[in-house]
Amino acid sequence: MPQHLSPVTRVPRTGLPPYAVVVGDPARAADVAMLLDGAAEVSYHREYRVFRGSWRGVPMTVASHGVGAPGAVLLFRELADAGVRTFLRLGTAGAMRPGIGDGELVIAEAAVRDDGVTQQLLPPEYPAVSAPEAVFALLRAARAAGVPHHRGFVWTRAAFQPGLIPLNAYDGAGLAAIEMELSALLVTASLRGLVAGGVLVVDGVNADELVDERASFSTGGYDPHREVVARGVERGAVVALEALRLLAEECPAERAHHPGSAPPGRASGGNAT
Ligand SMILES: O=P(O)(O)O[C@H]1O[C@H](CO)[C@@H](O)[C@H]1O
Ligand SMILES: O=c1cc[nH]c(=O)[nH]1
Repeated sequence: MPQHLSPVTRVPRTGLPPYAVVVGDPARAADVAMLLDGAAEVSYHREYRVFRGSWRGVPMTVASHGVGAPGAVLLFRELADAGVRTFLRLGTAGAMRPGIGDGELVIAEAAVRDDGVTQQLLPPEYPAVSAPEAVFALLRAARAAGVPHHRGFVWTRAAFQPGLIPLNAYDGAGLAAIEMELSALLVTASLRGLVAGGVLVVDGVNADELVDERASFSTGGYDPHREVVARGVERGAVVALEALRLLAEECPAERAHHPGSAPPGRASGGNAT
């Protein structure tokens, strides 16, 4: 195996720009990279497609992590090993609160850790919170761009398709949106002393139980393949890149060191070692 490539995602082991937009879909990574100056593909292995380039003078990494938190964590950790210090996830999500419309943005303040992977890494009481500076930068960027946006807590849930267990555990809790990877990113970042946040584009609602009749004026069933969602993703990409630029200008790239910033198995460990 080439020594300069990470074992799972095949990203270079060093030298990636410290500010990163991470997305689920490799095609979306390419779309976001097209907004950059001097964009170049760095690597593409499995669902992990990585680009570098610059946005208004700030060097950026853009990477896809695929669907699902267990696989996404592999990428987040290998990107961090390679030099990424600030992560913003630009994802799609289902709305969970009345008044949040298709194509609108949800800026995540925190996430419920139902991600199916971080439970195996640390106790469930550990919080998944966005870095406050990431939340503020995203809010400022969305406001400056005049993009409709909301803020709130997100339900990161490993199961996309509904099963037998009803999806009503958080009824009345005011959650803003549901998606599949954000809490794993936030926890990974906290453990490594990194900065992370997320901005999500609403693409409907993935389960009938989550369609709120009061919200039916603004969201329908799950359908990410619509113009309204594509436009939202384009706007979200600009908001994420611009928020990273603000962070690069105004904030140090790493959180203060704290006891959790050197987790076990940091660089090479895995379930086989
Ligand atoms: O659009 P992305 O970033 O992939 O995000 C959402 O879309 C996928 C499900 O269709 C999951 O990955 C979910 O988190
Ligand atoms: O997990 C997800 C992602 C996008 N939209 C949804 O409704 N759920």
